[in-house]
Amino acid sequence: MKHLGALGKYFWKYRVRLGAGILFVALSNYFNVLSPQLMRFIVNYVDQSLTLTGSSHLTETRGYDVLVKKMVEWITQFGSIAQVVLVASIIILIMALLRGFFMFLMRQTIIVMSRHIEYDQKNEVYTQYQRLDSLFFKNHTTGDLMNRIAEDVSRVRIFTGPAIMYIVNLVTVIVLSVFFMVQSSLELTIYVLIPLPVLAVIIYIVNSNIHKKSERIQAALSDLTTNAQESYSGIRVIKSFVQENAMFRFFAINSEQYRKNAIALARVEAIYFPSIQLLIGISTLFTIMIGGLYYIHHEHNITLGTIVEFIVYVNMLTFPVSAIGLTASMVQRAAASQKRLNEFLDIVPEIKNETGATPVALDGTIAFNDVNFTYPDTGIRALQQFDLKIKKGEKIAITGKTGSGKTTIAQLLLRMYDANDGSIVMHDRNIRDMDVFALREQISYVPQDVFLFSDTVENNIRFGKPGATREEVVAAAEIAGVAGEINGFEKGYDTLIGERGVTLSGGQKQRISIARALIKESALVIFDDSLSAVDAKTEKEIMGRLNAYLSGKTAIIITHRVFSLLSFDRIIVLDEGRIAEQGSHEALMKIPDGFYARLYQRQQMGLGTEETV
Ligand SMILES: Nc1ncnc2c1ncn2[C@@H]1O[C@H](COP(=O)(O)OP(=O)(O)OP(=O)(O)O)[C@@H](O)[C@H]1O
Repeated sequence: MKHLGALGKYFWKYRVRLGAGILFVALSNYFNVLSPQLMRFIVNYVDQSLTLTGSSHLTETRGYDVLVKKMVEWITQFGSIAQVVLVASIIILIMALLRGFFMFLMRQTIIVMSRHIEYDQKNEVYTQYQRLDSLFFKNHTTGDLMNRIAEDVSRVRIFTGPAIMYIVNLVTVIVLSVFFMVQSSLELTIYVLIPLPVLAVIIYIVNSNIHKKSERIQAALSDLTTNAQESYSGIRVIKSFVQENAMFRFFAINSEQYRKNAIALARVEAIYFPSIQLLIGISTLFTIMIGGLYYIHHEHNITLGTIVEFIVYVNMLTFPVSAIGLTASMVQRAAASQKRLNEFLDIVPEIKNETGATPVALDGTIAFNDVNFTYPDTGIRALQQFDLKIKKGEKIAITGKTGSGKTTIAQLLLRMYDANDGSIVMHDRNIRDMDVFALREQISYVPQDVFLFSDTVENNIRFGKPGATREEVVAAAEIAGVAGEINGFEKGYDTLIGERGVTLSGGQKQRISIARALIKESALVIFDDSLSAVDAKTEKEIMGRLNAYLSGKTAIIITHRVFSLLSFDRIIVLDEGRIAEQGSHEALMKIPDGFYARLYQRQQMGLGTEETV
């Protein structure tokens, strides 16, 4: 429960709506509890009119609300029974309308407030996602992340909206109706209310059971959905390995699990509602039996009207009391979700950002000074005593075996992670002392894993420089060597890509991703194995165009294909996080039995990349 305390700031923000909502709930229930009193009046009035002779009506007003007392005084001025009954009935109708009107206002305030809170919370969660660093995302699955913003926030909304409404409703109905019941007859009140706590406890227990079963259904459903999702996205693999039957069996097992849980829930629910009806029926029976006996024996001033009044009160209490269990489980779920949200919102990104740092326009000089880096989650030492100085405008190629630490260099330059020891200096400033966003903005980075958004080709390229013109987009696509293919699409740059649009080849995706980085025009360009999916000829052509684009810029090109590395100022060969060889192509070729020389020869002979060396 204490976790829900975090919502205090929102309740305070929307205090006017909340306050008005509570007032409307109270008003709606106030008009609700007045009608049983008027019903008592009508029944007593008719009863007495029929049993007493003459016009000596007993207008007993014990336990009436002030407003009802006034109305009764006014109604009794009408002469005939019919007129009195008619006017009283019209007033009951007006009360019902007023009740409905205030219920409408209650929903308009409390439910609207809950939607505002939901909106604010979603934004807060999303902002935190954007703030967190790579390590967080590595440790959490997409499903888990999606759940926070969808499931958890909506469970909290069910608390801030419906649950709050039910709680306020329950309290006001109980307080008001019990108050007037006691005013009318204390004895009858006690008898009538006896079954209600039992009802509340039973409902609570059954509801917890329902809650547990629903959670199980939810988990089974999530397995089923993941299963179905993977079957769709992996359909090509499934079909090519002829695994349709195996996948179906897997699906059938999940489906069976879901069916069993759903039936178990239906069974509990089938007992739930009749039990509620039974207990309410017992309360009504008590009212009639005990009230009837009092009436027959003329005890405790019970009239026929009082019995009718109590029956209406009991029914009025039914819904709020039976909603106790439901409300309690709504609160429990919301507390669990808010706990998860609080833990998530409290995470401080590992990368400390110097937001106030004076901005530097990077010139492209880089120095790695004895950098050591170990991935915190796996403990893998990716860079060791790594020392590398890169001059402004220098073109560096980095190669080496898979897992030798090439990508890690790019990750550290972008401050996706911070080095454990040593320093990385750019433009004479330790990158730890820079604003991380300003730093990333000045680097054109093409990651190894291409990710394109489900949007147009143009927007995907423009992502690198929001506000770029169509001409700039086209120019970037030309340098990346993908303009010809884009022009070949029916809708050109307006072609939708991704799930809803055309399926691009791996090489096309890579080159669009390159264009997206090149449009930025930064002083530092990093390519991480960005041309692995294009053929050697296209790669050479792109490299040729890139030479002009990169003039004056510093470039770090990570690659496994060394035959395209000829025009680089320096080639670095990494091995287990250290520099194993470095120098120009000619110098490296002279190293006897050197990694680079062997790799080059193999690739010249068309024998593959370094994995086979
Ligand atoms: N995000 C990560 N979390 C934990 N360990 C990682 C992470 N990224 C890489 N590693 C590990 O760090 C080592 C260096 O990886 P890195 O990606 O830098 O190699 P690479 O030379 O770029 O490899 P490749 O040529 O296959 O891309 C590897 O052993 C890898 O398993």
